[in-house]
Amino acid sequence: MKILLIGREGQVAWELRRSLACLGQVVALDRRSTPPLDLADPDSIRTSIRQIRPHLIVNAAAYTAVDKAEQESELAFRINAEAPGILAEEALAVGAGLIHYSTDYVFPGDGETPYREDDPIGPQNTYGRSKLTGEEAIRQVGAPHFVLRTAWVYGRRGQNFLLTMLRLMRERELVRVVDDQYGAPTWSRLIAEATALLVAKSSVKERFEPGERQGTYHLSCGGQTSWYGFACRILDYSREKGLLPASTTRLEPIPSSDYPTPAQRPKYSVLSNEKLFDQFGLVLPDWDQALRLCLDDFGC
Ligand SMILES: NC(=O)C1=CN([C@@H]2O[C@H](COP(=O)(O)OP(=O)(O)OC[C@H]3O[C@@H](n4cnc5c(N)ncnc54)[C@H](OP(=O)(O)O)[C@@H]3O)[C@@H](O)[C@H]2O)C=CC1
Ligand SMILES: Cc1cn([C@H]2C[C@H](O)[C@@H](COP(=O)(O)OP(=O)(O)O[C@H]3O[C@@H](C)C(=O)[C@@H](O)[C@H]3O)O2)c(=O)[nH]c1=O
Ligand SMILES: [Mg+2]
Repeated sequence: MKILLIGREGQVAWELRRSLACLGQVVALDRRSTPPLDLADPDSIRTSIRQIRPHLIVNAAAYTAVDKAEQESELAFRINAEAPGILAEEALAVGAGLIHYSTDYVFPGDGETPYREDDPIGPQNTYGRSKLTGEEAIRQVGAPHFVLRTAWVYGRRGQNFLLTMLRLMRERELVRVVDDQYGAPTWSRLIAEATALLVAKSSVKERFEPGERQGTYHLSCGGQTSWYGFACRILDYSREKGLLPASTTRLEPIPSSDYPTPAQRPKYSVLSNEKLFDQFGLVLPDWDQALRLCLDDFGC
């Protein structure tokens, strides 16, 4: 099976390069590769796909700067809303399947129980709106697909809350973190490994055939916490593992109103992962167990 992976250095793309390797030939392209693939440029998308002619396209690239998207909404929409539709069209043209990632930020955040795939959406910011439009474009085109909504992604590479907190905890005596937004932090490696399992369970030799199981799935770690709760565990586990000195920093819980940002974020965006378990028997560990596993990896 020939898999075109879009993205090379992003948090999820980096992990996918390894996780997908057993499933076939992985061609990973980004804006700097040969051929280059720039999601903001429809011609580069179409040219690369027609040249590679993959059996499966996995799109792990996106415009992910949530606050900056409020200023750069046109670019965010080109990458997150228009490009996925073009990917789906090209997938259909070359007979390929498409796996694409979306976000918990498509939900309004006024719920109190985990959001299911078919719950009403209502993004609170430009990034969320752009990602939702991308999902809808893929469904509209009708190529065999999975849209995998994940949340609060972190890992050892890239820009993420874990690495930001580790830096701030080394630099500052006090780190103030919002305690009124709830979600499920999800380790990038587990997203990649679950994706590989989904591909394996949906492929027959070189063909990606999800059949009736195609569609949208939530794929996040279990449990829930606030950003402050996440930061507390990062501090505890990192000290425990000797990644931070014992006497560094103190954490203070604050309301979102004390941490103003250009983009509004949902107050509650926990995802229900039941559909993934029902259809594929896959379940990711709880977020705090996954955080420990991820930090174990920092030692090497
Ligand atoms: N990060 C998170 O917390 C969450 C992410 N998601 C979704 O998961 C997916 C993976 O996200 P994640 O791994 O965190 O992403 P990252 O922010 O780590 O990386 C984004 C990647 O997209 C690439 N990219 C940006 N613009 C373009 C472009 N115009 N053309 C080609 N590539 C581009 C970047 O490439 P370059 O190196 O060239 O900049 C980078 O490799 C995305 O769909 C995202 O929306 C969902 C929920 C949470
Ligand atoms: C750095 C920092 C952030 N915060 C707050 C701001 C914000 O409400 C929250 C998280 O900040 P971040 O900028 O890391 O998170 P954010 O960019 O909103 O993360 C989101 O990214 C996109 C791509 C997604 O799809 C979402 O699932 C989610 O992971 O923490 C503090 O309270 N104190 C701090 O020192
Ligand atoms: Mg961010």
